[in-house]
Amino acid sequence: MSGGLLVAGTTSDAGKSVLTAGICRWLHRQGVKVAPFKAQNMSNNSAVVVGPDGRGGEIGRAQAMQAAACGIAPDLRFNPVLLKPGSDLASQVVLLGEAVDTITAGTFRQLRPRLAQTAYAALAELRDAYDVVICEGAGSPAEINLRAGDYVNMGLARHANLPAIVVGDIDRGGVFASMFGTVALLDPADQALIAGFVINKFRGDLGLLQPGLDMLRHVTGRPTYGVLPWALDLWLDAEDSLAYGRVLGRPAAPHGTEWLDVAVVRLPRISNATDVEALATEPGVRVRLTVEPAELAAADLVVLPGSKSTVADLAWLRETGLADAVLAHAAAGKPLLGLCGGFQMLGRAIHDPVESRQGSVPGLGLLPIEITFDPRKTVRQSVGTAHGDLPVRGYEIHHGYVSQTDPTLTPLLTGSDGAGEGAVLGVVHGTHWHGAFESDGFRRRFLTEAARLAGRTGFRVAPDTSFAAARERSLDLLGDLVEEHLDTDALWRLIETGPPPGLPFIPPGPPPA
Ligand SMILES: NC(=O)CC[C@H](N)C(=O)O
Repeated sequence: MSGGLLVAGTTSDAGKSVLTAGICRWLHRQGVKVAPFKAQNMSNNSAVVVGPDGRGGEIGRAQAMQAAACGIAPDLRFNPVLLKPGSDLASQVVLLGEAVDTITAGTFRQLRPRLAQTAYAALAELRDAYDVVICEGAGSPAEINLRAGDYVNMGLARHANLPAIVVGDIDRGGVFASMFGTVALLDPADQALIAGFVINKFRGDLGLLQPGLDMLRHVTGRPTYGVLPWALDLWLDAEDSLAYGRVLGRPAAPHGTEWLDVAVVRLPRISNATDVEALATEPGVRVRLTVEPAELAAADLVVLPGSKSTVADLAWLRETGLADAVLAHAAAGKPLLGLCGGFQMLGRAIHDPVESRQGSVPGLGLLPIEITFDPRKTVRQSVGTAHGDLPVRGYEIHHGYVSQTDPTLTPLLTGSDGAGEGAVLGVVHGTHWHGAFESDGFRRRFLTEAARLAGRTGFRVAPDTSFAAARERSLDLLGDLVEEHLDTDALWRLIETGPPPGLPFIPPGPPPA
């Protein structure tokens, strides 16, 4: 068979990625050979995948997570187009894993047919290779200003004759109006593919909701396939919820007597922020994204995460007073960690003719290194060790490299080729590697050292936290939610047989151009 489905949403962050992952996990458990797909993603949160030529390429982290839900290795075709915004006006275009161009809205129009063809071809290949492909849309399918050039939402569904479901976040309110409006603004051929709805993040009495679902069916002629409850334990690669102020995940109570407080600076062009989710899997580690200098002062460990725009984000750090707070934190003898772009900021100088094209700018001066940007992008999976024998796995996505260093500087890690990676100088730690804290032994050792430096003598790291097991539990939870709360028989029929005939047209359809 060649089943397929498009999971569209009323808004960003309605739950498309997690619902797609949950459907993938449910099908995988049924023994179905299933793959995820997102034609185009706009995100700075990418995973490194080894392509067919053995070289590293990038796809959105959500698609790598969904591949894990399917029980398969990630593939560049799962997210053929990735747009990485470096500013409000320009994005790097990653096509089948490789950064090929930097575009603005104007140049995107010229490139679009090539991107669409690549995406369509990737989906066709996946549908040949898998029994079912679950496609995730982007934003809302009713972005009427973008419909003409769309190849992610209804443009994709039309091209591949995919049935679509629309997921909406009831916690925000207005879900019935947005479900109805999403359908009613589409043209008849698009509407003919929208089979029904899924309500997400519901808390309360289902009995109260039911009349609304009946009315929605009455006015749209379409069923609601299920109502997913608000699930507090659900957080994984949660790029859409990188809002500041919130504690990441649901940290378990400390193993020892004290918590370790981690403040992660929410850079404007934060990239691979999900790195810090690994720290948050440890009991007693409270990780929070912040833009408040005061919160850095109160934290035990401060993290400068990755950035798609290192020089611009460093300037922002200075303008907001956060740079001074970072320096004060380190001067107070408390631990600091810089990851990729954040690591690059810690050196003496950054020479950047590539990303910001600003030439040489001073860094924070906490490490005796200099960074130079190269037009060629390093994209690879990396393995190595820390502290002699602790295995560490990571991945690298960067243009900047360490061009000057002090030979006496201690590296944080050692690559499998024996070369030093990153640096440790007193309380200051940094590396270009992402994902290193998913390695359990290294994470434990690092957090223990961070607690010691911060004077948190009562903090004890748990001996047995497994990041991989925690990730697997999250994917299972998503599969459970789909099995328990969706009409999986109806969903299966939809996936297997395609758009049901006779779905009614809801006026007015698209407004005239
Ligand atoms: N992943 C990152 O943080 C990248 C850092 C920086 N933008 C570079 O390309 O080198």
